[in-house]
Amino acid sequence: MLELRNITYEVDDNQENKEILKNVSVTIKDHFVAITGPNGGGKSTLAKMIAGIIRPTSGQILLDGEDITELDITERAKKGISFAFQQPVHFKGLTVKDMITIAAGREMSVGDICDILSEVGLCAREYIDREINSSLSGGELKRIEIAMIAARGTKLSIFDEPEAGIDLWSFSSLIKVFEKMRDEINGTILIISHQERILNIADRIIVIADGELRQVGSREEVLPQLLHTTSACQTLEEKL
Ligand SMILES: Nc1ncnc2c1ncn2[C@@H]1O[C@H](COP(=O)(O)OP(=O)(O)OP(=O)(O)O)[C@@H](O)[C@H]1O
Repeated sequence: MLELRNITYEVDDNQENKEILKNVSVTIKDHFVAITGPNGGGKSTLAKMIAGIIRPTSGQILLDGEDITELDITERAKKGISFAFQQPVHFKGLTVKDMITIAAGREMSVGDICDILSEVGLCAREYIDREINSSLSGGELKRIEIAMIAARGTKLSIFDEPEAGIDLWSFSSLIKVFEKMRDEINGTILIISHQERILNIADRIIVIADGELRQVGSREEVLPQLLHTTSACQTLEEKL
């Protein structure tokens, strides 16, 4: 269970104090939680703060009751928090197989790795021995990053707009990846998304706007209201 208590985040923006998160308090304990809201509302800032990439100006973050506010990203990773970067970190010479094995933290058979790659829509045979470098497309790199987080299967896996930069065809398979992850991973999946299809599979939806927590509830409670405020010819994504 993750608890955010009175989280505030301020930055110095051209010598002016800018409050990006304003006194956000929320408890995240469901299995599949989505954070949504308008552009610039503070969602990515909140995700980076949970992962330990940035620290709050004030407030506390508790993981299973333990105060982790002062822990950095590595220490939080050891406690079971994974953050999916837009692309996997790459080291010269390391292949997809190597990186998935490292992420999983245990010996993986070729069959296990192939299963994970297939789940994210990659034809395992073609990718397993490829070095992770710029010869892979943005969409391929993103899927490998998602595969690595899935292999890790930690207490809390955070994804920041995994759909960004993914084409429509791949988007459908991405939804299946998250549905499968929801069914198979034990920990909490926290996903930032503007996509109705992702919000539709969430147990709980958190709405953040203008740096404030606007709403928290089940998808049955929150989604109709989000859709209601969206005009018939405007997609939820445009609205958000
Ligand atoms: N270091 C910083 N300095 C100045 N402004 C910042 C900084 N970090 C974030 N911001 C601003 O804070 C606001 C919230 O940014 P954030 O990326 O968290 O929004 P978001 O809800 O994830 O948006 P999107 O849906 O567009 O990804 C934005 O206006 C952004 O420009």
